[in-house]
Amino acid sequence: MTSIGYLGPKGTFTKMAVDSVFNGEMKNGYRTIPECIDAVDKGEVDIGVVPIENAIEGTVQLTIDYLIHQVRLPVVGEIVVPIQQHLLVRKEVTNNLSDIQEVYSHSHAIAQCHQYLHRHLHAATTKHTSSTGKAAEIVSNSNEPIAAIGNRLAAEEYGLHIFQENIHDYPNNHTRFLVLSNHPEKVHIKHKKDSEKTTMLITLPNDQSGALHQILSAFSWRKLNLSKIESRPTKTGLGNYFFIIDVDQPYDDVLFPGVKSELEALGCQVTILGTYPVYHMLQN
Ligand SMILES: O=C(O)C(=O)C[C@]1(C(=O)O)C=C[C@@H](O)C=C1
Repeated sequence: MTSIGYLGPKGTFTKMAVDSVFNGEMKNGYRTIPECIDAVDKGEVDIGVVPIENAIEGTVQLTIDYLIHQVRLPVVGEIVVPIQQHLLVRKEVTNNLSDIQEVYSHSHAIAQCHQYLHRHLHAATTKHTSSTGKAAEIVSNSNEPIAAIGNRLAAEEYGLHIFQENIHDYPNNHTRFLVLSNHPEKVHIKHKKDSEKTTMLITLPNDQSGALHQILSAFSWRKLNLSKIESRPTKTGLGNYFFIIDVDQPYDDVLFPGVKSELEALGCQVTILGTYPVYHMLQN
């Protein structure tokens, strides 16, 4: 049976992403993103699902850095999940916000609710956890007046009460999750025909004027639409960066090899991290 690793424990957004696409497979929650990626690399599970980008807080840098510097795995799919953050408390602690002394959650979830925390829970200390599911677990096991930020699934899984719904600071909150696997034949993602992407990793030869402009023009004159461009340090010294570029279409045998050889002629290193379908989960 196909097995799937995800950022656990139960009740995380990553688990929601997994459940929206896969059913019937064996699912294993891992404590951290690197542990989940390692499990795919070692063959402990066939597929891994990890968060990569949130509409409010931006890139999940742990994921991108671990995938580039530590364990390179093919990206075989993407799942986009609507994110609603709720303030969760134990059923007995339902009276007053000012009683809450600590708020637990994943750093990305806390960042998505900064304004709410600033306005309504100014006196409470924020505590980072490895996931929103873990935060809900901590709150459910505690006798203290503390709260977690997480989703409805976490409230159900840990028997918590939703004290305040939708506390994220901006509407239209979504997170993208990457599906990683060395066995693409085991991954079946339903998606619309035009919903496919290609992710490329590009390293510039050295700091030279106009280099980024030359890179971008290799895509633009071929009318390849880019949906994301991100720079991350190569970790070899100040000012040395990779570019991670998402192109809004699947890899083909004409345009992409053309881009690759044009960039290589400029002295860039080009790696295709994956070409894959994108599934959009509907709001429930
Ligand atoms: O903690 C979770 O529930 C996760 O799945 C992680 C994560 C993230 O890393 O961005 C996923 C979605 C939300 O944006 C908040 C947290």
